[in-house]
Amino acid sequence: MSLAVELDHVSFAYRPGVHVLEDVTLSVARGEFVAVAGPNGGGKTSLLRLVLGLERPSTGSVRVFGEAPGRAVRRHRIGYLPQRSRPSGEAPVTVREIVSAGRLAAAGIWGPLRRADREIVARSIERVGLGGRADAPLRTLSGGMQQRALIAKALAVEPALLALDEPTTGVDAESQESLGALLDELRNELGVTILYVSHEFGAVERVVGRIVLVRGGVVFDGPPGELPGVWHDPSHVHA
Ligand SMILES: Nc1ncnc2c1ncn2[C@@H]1O[C@H](COP(=O)(O)OP(=O)(O)OP(=O)(O)O)[C@@H](O)[C@H]1O
Repeated sequence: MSLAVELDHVSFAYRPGVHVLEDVTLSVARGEFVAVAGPNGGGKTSLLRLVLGLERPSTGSVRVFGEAPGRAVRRHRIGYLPQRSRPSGEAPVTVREIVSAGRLAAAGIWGPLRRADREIVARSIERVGLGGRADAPLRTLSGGMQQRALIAKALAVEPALLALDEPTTGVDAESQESLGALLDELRNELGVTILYVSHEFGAVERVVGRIVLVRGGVVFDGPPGELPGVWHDPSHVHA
């Protein structure tokens, strides 16, 4: 079984008869890095929620690593970075504490973390390049570094699939570039499958193998180099 994600003729509606996605068929192989892009309201987040088992298709089926999405989530095959998941600026929580919270959830214990879990936490923090800032309060870090801390939290469950929803919101251009490089590294070194959902994909255009454009359905699916010029036009993408 080499597929990470399979959507087979999936349609989805929040209200009966009002389809947000229609007849989406999509396969993502293990180890692929896919940008899911498209205009606001096009259905990107809905597609991700179907993959995460947070919504059910009205018709068609969704499988993640060959099983029902909810089961894949429970078995910690998926690390998820939700949209606008910026940590509260007030809470004096450190990088290590927030990443430990991710590991606690995966380990299914109330704490304290066992030694092996603490090592996974430390490794996840190293992975995202925050080794020197592990005990820094999150609020003292830049937006880009906070985003890295949240990626480390998602990595602490040792996921096979990492799903990120609009991860560059509030992150400066330079940090966006290094986020792309970090994700590329995770894919190459850990073999993690990555679904990167964003209305814009400039930060990852050079490292993703494939862009899927979603606008009520899949309107383009291919390598960035084959993307029709019109989709590079921001006014079109934001329409
Ligand atoms: N909980 C909900 N109930 C009803 N309609 C919803 C709900 N969530 C989203 N929608 C509608 O579904 C459509 C697709 O939304 P979705 O969030 O999936 O798109 P998106 O491409 O991720 O857009 P954005 O970039 O704005 O998040 C939109 O028309 C939106 O208004």
